[in-house]
Parts: sequence; structure tokens; C-alpha cells
Amino acid sequence: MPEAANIAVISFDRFVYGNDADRQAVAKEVYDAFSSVGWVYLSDHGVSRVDEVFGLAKSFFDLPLQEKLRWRLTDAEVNQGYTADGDEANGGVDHKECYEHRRFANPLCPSSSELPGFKDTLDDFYGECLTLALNVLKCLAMAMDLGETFFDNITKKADPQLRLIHYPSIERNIIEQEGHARIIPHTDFGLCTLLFQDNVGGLEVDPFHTGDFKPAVPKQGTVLINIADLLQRLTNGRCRSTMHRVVSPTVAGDILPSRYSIPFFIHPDADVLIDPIVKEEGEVKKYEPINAGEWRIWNTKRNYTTLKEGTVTA
Ligand SMILES: O=C(O)CCC(=O)C(=O)O
Ligand SMILES: [Fe+2]
Repeated sequence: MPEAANIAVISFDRFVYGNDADRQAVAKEVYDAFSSVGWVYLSDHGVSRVDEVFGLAKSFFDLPLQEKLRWRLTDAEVNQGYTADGDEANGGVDHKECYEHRRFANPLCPSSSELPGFKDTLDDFYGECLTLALNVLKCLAMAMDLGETFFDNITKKADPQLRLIHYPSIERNIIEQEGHARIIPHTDFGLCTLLFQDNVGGLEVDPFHTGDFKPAVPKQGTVLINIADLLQRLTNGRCRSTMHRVVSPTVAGDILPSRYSIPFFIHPDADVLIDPIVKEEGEVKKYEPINAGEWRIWNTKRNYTTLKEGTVTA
């Protein structure tokens, strides 16, 4: 097995329940991780029902394709619902299917009679993920002296995206063709991402963009968190949004087992201007200011093979 990526594991309950000194210490550890490899594992993160949500993801993806297509994502701006294998890829071929859940509107969600417990449990889980994400962003705000509520103030109206992903069981030689992967190399485009993964493995990160991808191995009871493009821009490159991909896990045999993961992508409000924050005398802004809402829609459309001007064309 290749050497794993060097990603710190931080116990997060010292931030939530600790005193001021504990909170400052955790904030610094988180900031150090984000400004070096761009990733961190959090243990004691306070998000419950993780196993239940993995179970519900399996129940949903086990439904026949025709049924799942009733909830097919059709609008990049709403960005909610089911994405079939082949609908999303950007410059390569992914082998995955997904379901997106939001906090304000879920028009394309199975009802409680169609999939018992699905919506209610996802709503609950979503709330816990959002709380954790905002606490993680608070760490950055503290470490950068932006004021503790900096990120709360720019995420009040935003509708972050909880995603369930299923990478189906597949022949190894399909995934290992040139240009194919379970998910091709990319950076995430929001502020930051929480990522729960099952025990199968295959996630790899390239923290320094040298092409040297290393496994971000599953660690029981933790959530992985990575910086995404808008935070890299906002922090003028201090926090690093880094390449990652999902490839074959290290298992023997020609048929790869299926894999499930649950990312939660946090975005700022659509009307926020992401203008790099400079902290030092003479520091030059490395990025142009951009509007967060336009950035999100542009990136979502770009990632889909089927979405053109907000509609499914297939
Ligand atoms: O499935 C994973 O582990 C990674 C998913 C991912 O990188 C993404 O959805 O952006
Ligand atoms: Fe990603």
C-alpha cells in the first residue's frame, strides 16, 4: 500500500467545549493544517447518525434507475436531486452517481412514503454538518483575526450542499483506463468541504500539486475537511485548495467493491464578493474579486455533461 498522505488528526471537542486557551489552540492547529496540506481529519466532531445516513444512501441508490430518475437534478441554480452515472464530469470520465440535499428547498427528494426516514434524517444530519462547518470556519476566522462571526455573517442565506455519492462496483480495467476514475482529479469550488467516507478507500490527495497523489485513508470516527477554491482566494492563498481524486482501492481482484461517501460543501451567500484579504504591509492580491453566486453556478454547469443554461438536455 502506498504511503498515506500526512494529514493531521485533531480532536474537535476541545474547540466546542474547551476554555478560551483550548479554543485558540485548536484554531491554530486547524489553520496550520489548512495552510500546509489543505486537509485535516477531525475526531470527536459531534456529527451523529453517520452510519444511518450511509444506510439511507445505500437504500436510495439500490432503487431502480428509472425510479431514481424521477428525482433527476435538472437545474444548476437549484442544484438538488439525483445525478446518474455519466451526467457529471469535467475533462474526464467519472464512474459515480449522486444525490444532492439542501437546507431550504428539496423539490427532488423522495417523500417519507417513497423512502421512509430519508428526508427527515438528511435534514437532521445536514443541520449537524452545517454547525460543524461553521465551527471549523470560526477556527480560521480566529486564527486570521477576522472576528469570530466573519463566516457566520456570509453564510446566512446560502444553501450548502449535502451530497450522497455511490461509486458502483465495477471492473478494475474500466476505472483504470486513461482519463477515467471514480472521480477525476479536481479541487472543490466552495469554501470548504466535510467528507465522510466508508472503509473501502481510494481517495487520494496531491497537496502540493506535484502529481504525487497519496491515499487519504479512511479513519474510523473521523470526518475529513478540505479547503476549497473560494477560501483559497479569500485568504489570498494562505489556505490551500488542493487536488484530489478517487481511484481503485488497494484490493485484489478484477472487480472493485462499491464505495459510498458523503461530502458536505459549504458555500457563501450568493451576493458575497470574494475579494482576497491581505494581512501584511505591501501584500499583493493574488486573485481578482469574484461574485460567489456566479462562481457557484458557473462551476456547477461546467461540471455537468447534461446541464446547459439550467436544463437537462439529455
Ligand atoms: O468520494 C470522495 O471521497 C471524494 C468526493 C469528492 O471529492 C467530491 O465530491 O468533490
Ligand atoms: Fe472533491
